[in-house]
Amino acid sequence: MSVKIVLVAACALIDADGRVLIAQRPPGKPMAGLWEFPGGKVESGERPEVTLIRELKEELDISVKEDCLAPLTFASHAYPDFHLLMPLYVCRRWEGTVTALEGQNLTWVRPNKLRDFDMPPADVPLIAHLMALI
Ligand SMILES: Nc1nc2c([nH]c(=O)n2[C@@H]2O[C@H](COP(=O)(O)OP(=O)(O)OP(=O)(O)O)[C@@H](O)[C@H]2O)c(=O)[nH]1
Repeated sequence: MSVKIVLVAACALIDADGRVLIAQRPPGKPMAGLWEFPGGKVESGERPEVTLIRELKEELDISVKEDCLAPLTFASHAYPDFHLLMPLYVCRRWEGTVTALEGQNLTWVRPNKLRDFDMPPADVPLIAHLMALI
């Protein structure tokens, strides 16, 4: 049986206090209400770093340089209708002020508090990696 692999690039923005930005999926989308890392689907022919630079501008109005995106780990998770492959980058430097351009709730959280937020199942194993990093 074949499975559809969906490639999504995600980014943990980390502020000077070691807190990570998470965003709440707006109502109407699949998995609405869950907190996730900013990012989105990698379009055909696109490099994941370019996806992230594009998505961070669209979603948060910040400019990120490619060399400020460091790969941390990835999620590989079987959802009922697709398999998610999601590289997670970390970024500590950006230009501009983080602004919710898509009406999403945003919050800055210490990695050891991420478990207090409902996240997509694919994201849960990523928390330990962020705790180890920070
Ligand atoms: N950005 C992001 N997506 C995640 C995370 N965890 C996770 O399971 N996903 C899933 O990866 C996919 C991301 O796609 P997206 O945000 O671009 O897509 P979407 O559902 O808004 O769909 P659309 O862009 O086709 O409207 C969704 O299925 C989303 O639920 C995460 O931490 N960040």
